[in-house]
Amino acid sequence: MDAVVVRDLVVERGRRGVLHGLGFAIPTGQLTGLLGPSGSGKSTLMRALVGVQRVRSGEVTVLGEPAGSPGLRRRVGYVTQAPSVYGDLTVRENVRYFAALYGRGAREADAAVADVGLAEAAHQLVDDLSGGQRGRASLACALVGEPELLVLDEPTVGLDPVLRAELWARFAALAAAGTTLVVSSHVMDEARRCDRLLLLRDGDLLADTTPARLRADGGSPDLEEAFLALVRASAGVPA
Ligand SMILES: Nc1ncnc2c1ncn2[C@@H]1O[C@H](COP(=O)(O)OP(=O)(O)OP(=O)(O)O)[C@@H](O)[C@H]1O
Repeated sequence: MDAVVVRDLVVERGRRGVLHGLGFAIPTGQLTGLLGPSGSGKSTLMRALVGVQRVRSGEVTVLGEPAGSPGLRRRVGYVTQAPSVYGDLTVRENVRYFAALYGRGAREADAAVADVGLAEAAHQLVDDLSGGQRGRASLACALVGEPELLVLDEPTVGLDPVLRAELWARFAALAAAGTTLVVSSHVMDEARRCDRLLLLRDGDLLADTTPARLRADGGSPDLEEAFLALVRASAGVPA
């Protein structure tokens, strides 16, 4: 079954067209990377998936219901680029608070803190954390609810390569266990960790592909090069 179905999605922001009629479906348990340059519409598309974006036309169906339906609140986790955690609580207190909202216990909360690599900072106030740590605390608050669909807007920004790799391994494990993940990034290197790639450019879907197919179609083992080749081809520029 498809966890997400998007049909002819058109979004305007500030009277400008931002998404120009996107369509795709994401099967349950897939780790999908949403990639594209800054301003290509990744965050806007994610907002539409979680139902917080006014759409001009088209349909977004999530877990069988229209995006944003009240019944989806506990089934969909969303982490924005702006960490949404309480600065005057510790990491552990934040995650335990969100755990309680989802009917989960302290054990699950502590596991989520460990999953994002913050076990040693669990007793620190969120206000005293680095930007990258704060982002991970926010991610732990979303993970603890064990949502069926996780929508993560650039979760690895500002993280060192080791943590980045650990988080992607965690995402892959979640997908293998049946969670559907949509993860945005503008770092093409992260694309190789995804089952499926949606490449956005200027509000259009430039390609709906996989890392292997992108390498083949773009004629390069390097995903960034392959992506650039596709961009050039779509613009009619010779390689
Ligand atoms: N509140 C807003 N009002 C008007 N236009 C907006 C608003 N937010 C975003 N936009 C425009 O919509 C387009 C898509 O923005 P969006 O944030 O979805 O891109 P993005 O791919 O997520 O970029 P980034 O990687 O920099 O986060 C951009 O041209 C941006 O200027």
